[in-house]
Amino acid sequence: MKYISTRGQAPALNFEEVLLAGLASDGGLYVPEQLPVFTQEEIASWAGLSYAELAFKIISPFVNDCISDADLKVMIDETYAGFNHSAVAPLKELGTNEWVLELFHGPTLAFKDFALQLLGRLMDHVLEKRGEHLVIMGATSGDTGSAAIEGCRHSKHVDIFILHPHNRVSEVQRRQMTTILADNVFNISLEGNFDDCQEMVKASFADQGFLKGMKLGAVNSINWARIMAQIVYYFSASLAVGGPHRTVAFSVPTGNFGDIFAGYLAKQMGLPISQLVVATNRNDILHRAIAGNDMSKSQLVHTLSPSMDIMVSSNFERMLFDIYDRDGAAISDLMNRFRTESVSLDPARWEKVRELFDSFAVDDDATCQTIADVHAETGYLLDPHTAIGVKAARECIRDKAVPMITLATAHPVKFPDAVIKAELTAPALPTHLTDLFEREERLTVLENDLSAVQKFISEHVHPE
Ligand SMILES: N[C@@H](CCOP(=O)(O)O)C(=O)O
Repeated sequence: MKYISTRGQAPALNFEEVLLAGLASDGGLYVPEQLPVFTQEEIASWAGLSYAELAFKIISPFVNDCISDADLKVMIDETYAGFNHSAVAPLKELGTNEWVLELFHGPTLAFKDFALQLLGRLMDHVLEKRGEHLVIMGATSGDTGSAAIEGCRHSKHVDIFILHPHNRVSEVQRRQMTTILADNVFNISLEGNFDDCQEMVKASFADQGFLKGMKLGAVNSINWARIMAQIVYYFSASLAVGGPHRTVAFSVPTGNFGDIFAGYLAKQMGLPISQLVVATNRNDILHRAIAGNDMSKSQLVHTLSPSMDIMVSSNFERMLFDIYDRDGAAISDLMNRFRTESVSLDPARWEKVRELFDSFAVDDDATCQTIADVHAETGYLLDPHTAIGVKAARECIRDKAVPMITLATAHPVKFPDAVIKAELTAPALPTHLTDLFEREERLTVLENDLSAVQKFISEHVHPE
């Protein structure tokens, strides 16, 4: 399997190279040259497999011959053995044909663990084999950071620098990152917003001179391996409700468009998905782009669902690459214009986007109302991001006979403010985090300045 850049100017890479490369050298994102497509019979034959066995079926064609099947199996088994639920990604029924897919049973209580627990192992395996060291830069609006740190903290081949927006993540999210005191873990609290953090990561890929020859890697969903691992739970959820002989719909709370893009790929790979709902908060550029062909950036606002406080959604580019018939030059032009101006797609292309996705934006009041309503109806406590997904699902559902599955992206314990605003009691921290508020924190606050960040990294990195 080869991977190509959405901007058409970077060399095609194999899986191992793409895993370590992160962003493509032309500023684009890597995607598989061709997707594996599974028949309905093949998918049906996977019913009854464990989550790890299913993950192996779906992931192995992407890894191809870069990693042996035996090694890949071990890494996948270890990854999902570390989850705190026997089903790994269990479904909970809220009502008739209304489900939530709990993706928060990993170590950091968010869906990011599904990919980042595996990514850490894959990177370590490949770096060990190559005898190489990687400097990782990641941007987080709250959840990616702790999951990436958790995935890399034990690696002797990696130094990891995570940038989060100062005072713009929940306290639990911040402490999950800053209380990991490993020598190779660095938390930068940036006096800016998530887009500033993400832009610094991308700019650092474009000019890696500050690393004096060391290699830069990515843990955000710009790294293809993140998306790859997230495809699996769409299959597992579908199989659990009678797929593939029954179509399913998904509602996905999303900021960087990575999780919903994984659902889009699952559909391209043969999974019968009749509807994909993009659920956003007040930072609603994705909703405006899908519903109104308006890709204009507005002021990023801080919400009760901070993980989705994103205006520049990286993975939208991967989807647009398909919409523009994989024309790298067209995407390069579009994305360059998007940096400085409002853009819209040509009408025929936008029509294709509208056929693929529905969308809905939910403000903080409606988020809290949904948390309260669902709790009153079912006794089930949603986190604010999942509440946005459920609300969007209820607003956008096309066919009530089709199971609608909302991705429960994080555990409510990470967002007590939203739960309290919904006039409910915030849940207690799980056992492995009970002393989180007593633990020592380590972080560095830096001004919103690329050279200050790069200087900090070059001074703290452990040379090979
Ligand atoms: N929502 C994310 C932001 C980064 O997105 P990613 O999927 O590209 O890592 C977060 O919580 O950090």
